[in-house]
Amino acid sequence: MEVGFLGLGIMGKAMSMNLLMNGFKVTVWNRTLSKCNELVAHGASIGKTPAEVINKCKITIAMLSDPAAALWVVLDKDGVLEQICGGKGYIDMSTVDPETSCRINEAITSKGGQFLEAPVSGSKQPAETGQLVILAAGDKALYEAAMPAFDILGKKSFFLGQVGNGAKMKLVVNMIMGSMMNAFSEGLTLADRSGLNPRDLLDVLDLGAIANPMFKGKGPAMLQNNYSPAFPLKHQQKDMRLALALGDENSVPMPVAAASNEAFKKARSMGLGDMDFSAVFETLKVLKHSS
Ligand SMILES: NC(=O)C1=CN([C@@H]2O[C@H](COP(=O)(O)OP(=O)(O)OC[C@H]3O[C@@H](n4cnc5c(N)ncnc54)[C@H](OP(=O)(O)O)[C@@H]3O)[C@@H](O)[C@H]2O)C=CC1
Ligand SMILES: O=CCCC(=O)O
Repeated sequence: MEVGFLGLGIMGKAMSMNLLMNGFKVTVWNRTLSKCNELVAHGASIGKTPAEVINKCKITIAMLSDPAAALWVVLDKDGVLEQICGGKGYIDMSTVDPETSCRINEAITSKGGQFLEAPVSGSKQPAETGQLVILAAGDKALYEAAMPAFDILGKKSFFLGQVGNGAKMKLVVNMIMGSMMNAFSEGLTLADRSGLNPRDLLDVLDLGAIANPMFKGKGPAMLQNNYSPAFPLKHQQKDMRLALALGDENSVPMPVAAASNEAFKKARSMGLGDMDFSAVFETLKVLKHSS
C-alpha cells in the first residue's frame, strides 16, 4: 500500500518509519525538509510540497503540531487543497480542536476528497512500536481503506462517528492526563518536602489503586530531572487550552484542568516548552521552603 505522510516531528517520524519498515511505500514531506533525510535513507520518497504528496498518493496522513499548522498545510499555497480530489483521502492525526477539524473536513470534501480525523493516544514509544490508540471520526469508507495502515500504527482503532468526535475524545483524554501529571508532581514534591523518599512513593503508588503506566514510566526520570521530550510540554498546554475551550462551550466547570493549564503555562514561561510535559514538575521546585 502507498501512503503520503506530512509532518515528521517526534510522532510523524516514528509513525512513517513504522509504516516503511512494514512494507508500505511512503512519500514524506516536512516543513523543514532536512528531516526527510533519515526516512529517505530507509526507502521513502520525498514530495517537495504537501500538494505534490497528495498528487502522488491515494491516501495521505498528516501529523502536525497544532491547529494553525494543520490549517496551513491544507489551505496555504502548495497545500493539500490544490491537489485533493475525488478518489483521494486525507487523514489528519494531529491533536486539534473540533472546529479546526470541521474546517478541514469542509475544505477537503468541497473538492470531492474524503476526510478522516484520527488523533492518537500514546506517545513516542507506542508510535515506534505500533501501539497507538487511534480515535477516528469522519468518512467511514476512508476509515476502512486506511485500516491496513492503522493496524501497523496502533493496537486498537475506534470509529467515533462524525468529524469532531475524534478531536473531542482526544482532548478529554489529554485533559485528564495533564491534570494527573500535575497531581503527581505535587505528590512527589510533598513527599520530598515532608521528609519522605519520593522513590518510596513511586513504589507505593505502583502497587495501589492509582498505579498507571505514566507514573511508572515518567516518575524515575522526573526524579533525575530528565525531561527528554516524548510529548513536548507546549503541546500538552495546547491540549489543556483546547479542552478548556470545549468545557466553555459545554458549560462544564473544570477547576482542576484550569489550574493544571496555569501550571503548564508557567512551565512554558520558564522556557520548558520543548521539554517533556513532565517538566511541569520543575514549576514546584522554584517555591521556597516556608520557615
Ligand atoms: N509527542 C507525543 O507524545 C504526541 C503528540 N501528539 C500530537 O501529535 C502532533 C505532533 O506532535 P509531535 O510529533 O510530538 O510534535 P513535534 O513538535 O515534534 O512536530 C511537529 C510537526 O509539525 C510541523 N509543523 C509545525 N508548525 C508547522 C507549520 N506552521 N507548517 C507546517 N508544519 C508545521 C513540524 O515541522 P518542522 O519540523 O518544520 O518544525 C513538525 O513536523 C501534535 O498535535 C501533538 O499534540 C499526539 C499524541 C502523542
Ligand atoms: O498527546 C499525547 C499523548 C501522550 C500519551 O498518550 O502518552
